[in-house]
This record gives sequence, C-alpha cells and structure tokens, in this order.
Amino acid sequence: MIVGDLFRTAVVPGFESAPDIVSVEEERDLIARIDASPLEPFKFQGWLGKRLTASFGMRYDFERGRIEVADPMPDWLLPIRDRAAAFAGLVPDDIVQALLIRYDPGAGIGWHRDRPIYAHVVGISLGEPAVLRLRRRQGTSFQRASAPLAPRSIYHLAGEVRHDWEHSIVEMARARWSITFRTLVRSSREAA
Ligand SMILES: O=C(O)CCC(=O)C(=O)O
Ligand SMILES: [Fe+2]
Repeated sequence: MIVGDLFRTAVVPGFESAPDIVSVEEERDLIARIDASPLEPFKFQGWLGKRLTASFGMRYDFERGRIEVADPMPDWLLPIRDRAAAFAGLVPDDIVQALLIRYDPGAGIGWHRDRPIYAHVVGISLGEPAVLRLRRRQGTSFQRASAPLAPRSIYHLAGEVRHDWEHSIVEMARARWSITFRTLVRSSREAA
C-alpha cells in the first residue's frame, strides 16, 4: 500500500519529478512572460476560478466540452517545451498544448484528472512552493499520496498516476505560476 502525506514524496507509478529544470533568472523571466500573456480567469459552468490561464496550441473549452485550436506557442516557450519533452522522453512536436497558469494568493486547483483526450502531462512550477496532492478511490475511502512541487522543478504524469489518480493543489498564501505541456492520445491526434 502507498502511504503518503505532506512530509513524504509520493511514490505513485507514473510520477516523476526533477529539481532545477530552469535557473533562477529563467524563472524570473518566465514569470514576467506569463504575466504579460493574455491570462483569463478559468471558466467552468459559469463559475469563475481564481486562477488565471492562457492556452497555446490547443485549448480545452470546459464550457463547451471540446478541444479547440488556439494561438501557436510563442517563441519564448519553445526552448522550455523542448526541455520538458526531453525530461519526459517525448517528441517536442507531440506536445500540442502549453497551459500557463497564475495562481494568485488564495487560488488553488480542486481534485480532478486531466481531460482524457490528453496523454502525457508535464508541468513546471514557478514561484511559491506547492504540494501536488494525489488520491485514488479505494472502496469507501481514498488512497492518498503527495509530492512537493519546488519552484523551478518539473514533473511528469503518465500511466497510473495520470489515469487512475486525481490531483489537486491547495490554495497558497503567495503567488505561484505553472506551465503545463500536454500531448494528445493517439485517437485524438488522428482526428486533429
Ligand atoms: O499548476 C499545476 O502544476 C497543475 C495544473 C493542473 O493540474 C491542470 O491544469 O490540470
Ligand atoms: Fe491537472
């Protein structure tokens, strides 16, 4: 059985992370780039989330429940995408989406699994340290684990942790930024 809590790094199959995928200077630059991007409050069923997002490549419209073509990734993101692909063992061109998020103080993200049209999920954390909470239903309760998301670190969700587990991030007292890269599952890739 997997035991996890705030003080222990998750050991859920399919989860991998690594520190210092970007330098302190790059982090500062990326945060400024994200802040200068066309961020909008996350919308879901008429509800405005506290986190601000911008999607490139493709975007998932949660209100319409469908994937749409978005503006191409800006040039400044491409080297970061390539680094994320190398970390996760992916082909850079298979990364069809970059999602920029700014979590202002008091913002987090509730329990969810990413949309099933996506395959691999690779995230870079900037700013305030956070904890990625993980849970999986087991009978009437949940099996739980957690992983620290240090600033400038990268994580990859694939396989079991991606498909069987939900994840969430607790509201933070200070701002955090993230860049999430995603590939599409084969059937969606053929349809696109
Ligand atoms: O901010 C993060 O690192 C996670 C974002 C996330 O889980 C999502 O957008 O699906
Ligand atoms: Fe997610």
